[in-house]
Amino acid sequence: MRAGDLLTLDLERLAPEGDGLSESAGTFVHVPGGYPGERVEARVEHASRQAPRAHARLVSLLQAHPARRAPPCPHSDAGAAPRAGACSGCPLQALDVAAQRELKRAALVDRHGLDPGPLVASPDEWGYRWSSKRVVTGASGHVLVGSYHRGSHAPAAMDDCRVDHPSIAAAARELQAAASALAIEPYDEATGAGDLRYAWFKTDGRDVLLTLITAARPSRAAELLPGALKLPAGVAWSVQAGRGNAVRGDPPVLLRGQSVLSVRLADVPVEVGPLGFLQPNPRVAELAYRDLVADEAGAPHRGALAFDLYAGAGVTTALLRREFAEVVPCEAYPESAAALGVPAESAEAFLARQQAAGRVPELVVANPPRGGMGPAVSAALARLAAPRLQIMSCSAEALVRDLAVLQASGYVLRRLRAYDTLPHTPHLELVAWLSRETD
Ligand SMILES: C[S@@+](CC[C@H](N)C(=O)[O-])C[C@H]1O[C@@H](n2cnc3c(N)ncnc32)[C@H](O)[C@@H]1O
Repeated sequence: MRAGDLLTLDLERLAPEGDGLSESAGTFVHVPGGYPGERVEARVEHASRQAPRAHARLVSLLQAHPARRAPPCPHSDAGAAPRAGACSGCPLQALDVAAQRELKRAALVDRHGLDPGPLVASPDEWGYRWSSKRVVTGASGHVLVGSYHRGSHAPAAMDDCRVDHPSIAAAARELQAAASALAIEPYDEATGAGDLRYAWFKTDGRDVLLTLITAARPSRAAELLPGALKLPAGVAWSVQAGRGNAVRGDPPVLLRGQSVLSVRLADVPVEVGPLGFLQPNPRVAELAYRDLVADEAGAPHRGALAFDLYAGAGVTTALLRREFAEVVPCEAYPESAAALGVPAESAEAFLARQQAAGRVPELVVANPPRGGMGPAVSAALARLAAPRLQIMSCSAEALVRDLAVLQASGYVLRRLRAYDTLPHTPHLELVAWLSRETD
């Protein structure tokens, strides 16, 4: 297979980034804009020499998915070949949302042999994002508060983004207009010159907290924008001088208004600061949190002792405390650990300490970051041998790795559920219920 070849392809699978995928003569061909179940004509743009993989540009749709629709967002190139300046943030939106969920479920079965059954739908199809990190690009006088097109640093417009909460979309529009009017210099990735790099918006469903991330101090953006912006209830500032893609920079400084939002997740109030993590779609995350602390049939667990690993803002800790006499959270990020009233500690060190003290809880709940718990923590949990383990994960790959260690040591996967945390994207969240073989 070579660049320039025109192929007729039956797309069989969904690739992790949302492309349609076909196996043609032993080569996996990615076709952005095509969906599983479709027949397309596509021209090869790049064929890898190292791996049996190629990328092809959708030329024509010979047989469309029955749930195909025009993408509701005018900025999106979903369902079509990539378009310069378009937003690639929601590659599945040219299908209705029920068909998207079915494709995600089928991809889990196909790639990982996991079948969670129908995905739990997001209560909101649009306007569900309560946390949105935007990239500032463009030029002085024509600032764009948008994103990068997938796989590149090509700027993409996100005006009136339909998945962002409406108060975030309005605040982003206001920032774009104000930054343009004040001739704020957008940061330039290529040269490292410029001022404003990112804008991180969070909302509690009403108010907006905006964190401006600039490349250096002093900053005209940090000096002039807080007074020009009327919509955010708070404006904070953090400097990120590194050349990578990290958004979080130096400790934040409050420039105007309030520094914290109070968000209720599963009826637990959570305080979120300028650089603090907030679940992007809290309305569906709270369904997963409630499941995570209950048994596989949805009934509350009760007992003397539970551990909450990777406790973060403490939502699951608070929920577990309603049912258990003692709940011990574990969290490595110092600010979050301090808020939970525990020393910052890795899950591995925590488990070693608890095991040395002979403490075996009835239940361990874990919500690790994207990389999963990893082999050391999974093995430590296997040694601890608590009767029940319940794990929430945003990465099926990582969960499968962790499950393999636990299943080899006598745990049985009793139930798996998946949640459509980010509709129109390939992302999802999983909850796994495990207990010992003998139970
Ligand atoms: C996916 S978040 C969980 C968020 C939490 N469920 C909440 O509602 O805020 C993962 C959390 O694990 C913490 N973390 C990352 N690596 C860790 C480690 N090795 N040991 C313990 N905690 C860790 C992070 O600081 C983060 O708060």
